[in-house]
Amino acid sequence: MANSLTPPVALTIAGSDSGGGAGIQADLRTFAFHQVHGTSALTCITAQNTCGVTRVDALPPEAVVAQMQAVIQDIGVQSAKLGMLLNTGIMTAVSEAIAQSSVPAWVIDPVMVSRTGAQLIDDAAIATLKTRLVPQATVLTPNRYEAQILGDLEIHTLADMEIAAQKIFDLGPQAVLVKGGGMPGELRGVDVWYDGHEPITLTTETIDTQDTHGTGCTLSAAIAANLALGKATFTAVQHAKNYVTQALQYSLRIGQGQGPVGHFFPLLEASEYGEIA
Ligand SMILES: Nc1ncnc2c1ncn2[C@@H]1O[C@H](COP(=O)(O)OP(=O)(O)OP(=O)(O)O)[C@@H](O)[C@H]1O
Ligand SMILES: Cc1ncc(COP(=O)(O)O)c(N)n1
Repeated sequence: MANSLTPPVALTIAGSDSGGGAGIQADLRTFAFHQVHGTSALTCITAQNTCGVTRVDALPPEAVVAQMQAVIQDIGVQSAKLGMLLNTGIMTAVSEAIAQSSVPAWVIDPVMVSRTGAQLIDDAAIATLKTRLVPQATVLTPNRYEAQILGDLEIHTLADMEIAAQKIFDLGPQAVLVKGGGMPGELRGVDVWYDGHEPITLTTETIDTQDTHGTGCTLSAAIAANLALGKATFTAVQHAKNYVTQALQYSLRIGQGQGPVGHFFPLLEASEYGEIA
């Protein structure tokens, strides 16, 4: 007799990172860590490693929507996250599919540029992202660079992050989390939450590591996972921030560039890679 389980289900709509650090690969590992069944709709395939992105191939918008519908109609999805959507065609198709779906929570990571500096979105698509997708977000999670574009301001200080969060909130999402990973010094571990009330600062210690590839993907996937588990939105964000902080503490020193965070950090802590090598 099988021990059948019916876990919560989350969906990631994002790109593939061949290096396994960001995108779909980071999202599915994050869902698995949270014991949420992970499903996916692939938007594009990047040839990527810890040093950079060498090629991007988009899927047809209809293929992205077909993946979404296959999962949503049969399996059912409690929460979804959007990562790298790349171009206007995919964004428009996904936006229409979101409007027609009954999925209750959409975490949108407005991915525009990678840690290594590669542009991950067409110029024309920035306008589509701003006008069509941003207003559909339950939680929008821009990093410093993305918040500067969406909020149309320069961000240098915590006060700037708060102003950006409020300006982006006016574009229509239910809540905004401006992430501090791209800020200088101690602000790297500081994020600003705004949902129409007073801005709230979420602070963790700054982890001193070069291996931060995939932090944003991991954070948004962890928010989606916690929403699928039934947590309230701000609580889901708090749990997700703690998770990404611990994953950063156990980041992986692989490749010549910026390695990924350690998604299964408690297991890594227990293992002894040093002795195996
Ligand atoms: N060095 C660090 N120490 C502590 N927290 C960090 C550090 N770097 C990033 N974070 C946290 O990681 C989360 C992701 O933020 P970040 O600004 O890095 O996103 P991002 O640029 O979209 O990530 P990526 O594009 O690398 O996936 C935030 O909660 C941020 O505070
Ligand atoms: C497929 C894909 N999605 C998202 C990112 C952003 O992550 P990062 O800024 O850590 O490179 C990426 N590099 N690749």
